[in-house]
Amino acid sequence: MTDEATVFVPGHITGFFTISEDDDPTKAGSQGAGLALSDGVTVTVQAADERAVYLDDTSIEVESVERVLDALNANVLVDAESDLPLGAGFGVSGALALGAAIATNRVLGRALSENELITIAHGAEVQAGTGLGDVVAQAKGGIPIRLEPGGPQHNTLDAVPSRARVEYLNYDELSTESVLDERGEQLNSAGEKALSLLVQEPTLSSFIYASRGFAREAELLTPRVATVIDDVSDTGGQASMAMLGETVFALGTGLSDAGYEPESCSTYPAGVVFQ
Ligand SMILES: Nc1ncnc2c1ncn2[C@@H]1O[C@H](COP(=O)(O)OP(=O)(O)O)[C@@H](O)[C@H]1O
Ligand SMILES: CC(C)(COP(=O)(O)O)[C@@H](O)C(=O)O
Repeated sequence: MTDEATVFVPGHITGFFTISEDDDPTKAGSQGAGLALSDGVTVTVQAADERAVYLDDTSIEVESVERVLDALNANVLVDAESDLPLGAGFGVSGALALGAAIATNRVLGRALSENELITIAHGAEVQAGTGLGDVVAQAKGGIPIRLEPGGPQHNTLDAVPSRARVEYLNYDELSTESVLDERGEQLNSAGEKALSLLVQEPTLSSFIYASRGFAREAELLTPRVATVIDDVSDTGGQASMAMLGETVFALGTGLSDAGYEPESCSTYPAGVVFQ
């Protein structure tokens, strides 16, 4: 046991995905692919008499984190700092859940393994309805391809063996919960097509091409996101929409070359790391 533990969890932009439902939340999840980011969430956990969760010094309630703390029977103070906005397709809710699980285990001396903690965080996200594949992707890092859904005991992960500078521009939030409720069917046929394209040619270029096709086919593009993606294409760059947020991401200098003023970071090769 220790008084305090701090971990960094990379953000994760999903480019495309399919939904797999299952009564067992450790088997439910998504297939798909995305980018783990060097911008992410730093989560510090301290032993405390009462439970409290802060994000960037503001008290918040995030169901996935509450579920993780319930599963670990933990009264702790979770203090998180994020480079990325919550609810905008960067997997911040997954990062909070995973960071809380890994750091709480250390602080309270719970002696669970990494896969057990990833399973708890993945199940919590699925049950909260705020994510299906972010947690397993964030635990792996890099450019994960989720070939099979679910937590670590059930899924199969591969990756695009590459790295990239990433630019992004966020306009607004999108509720993961309501999109998943309303758009399931449409998402799955578009997601399967995108995954088979990427599996045939697992490169960054295919990833972003498949992601763009998915966003279009699943009819998730908002007018301003569509305009920005077209502007990036017109200047010879590659961009798509982050699932699920009103957010555009581009490889390299795609957004700045098109005259925008984006945030920038890079893909992050590792998963969760203790600081
Ligand atoms: N200020 C806030 N803005 C957005 N979401 C919030 C806020 N406070 C709490 N939440 C909760 O955080 C979760 C965000 O989940 P999600 O939209 O999946 O985010 P992300 O895309 O960052 O993973 C939801 O459970 C939501 O209710
Ligand atoms: C796309 C999403 C279902 C949600 O992602 P976010 O809005 O970032 O929580 C993700 O978890 C995935 O399975 O790929």
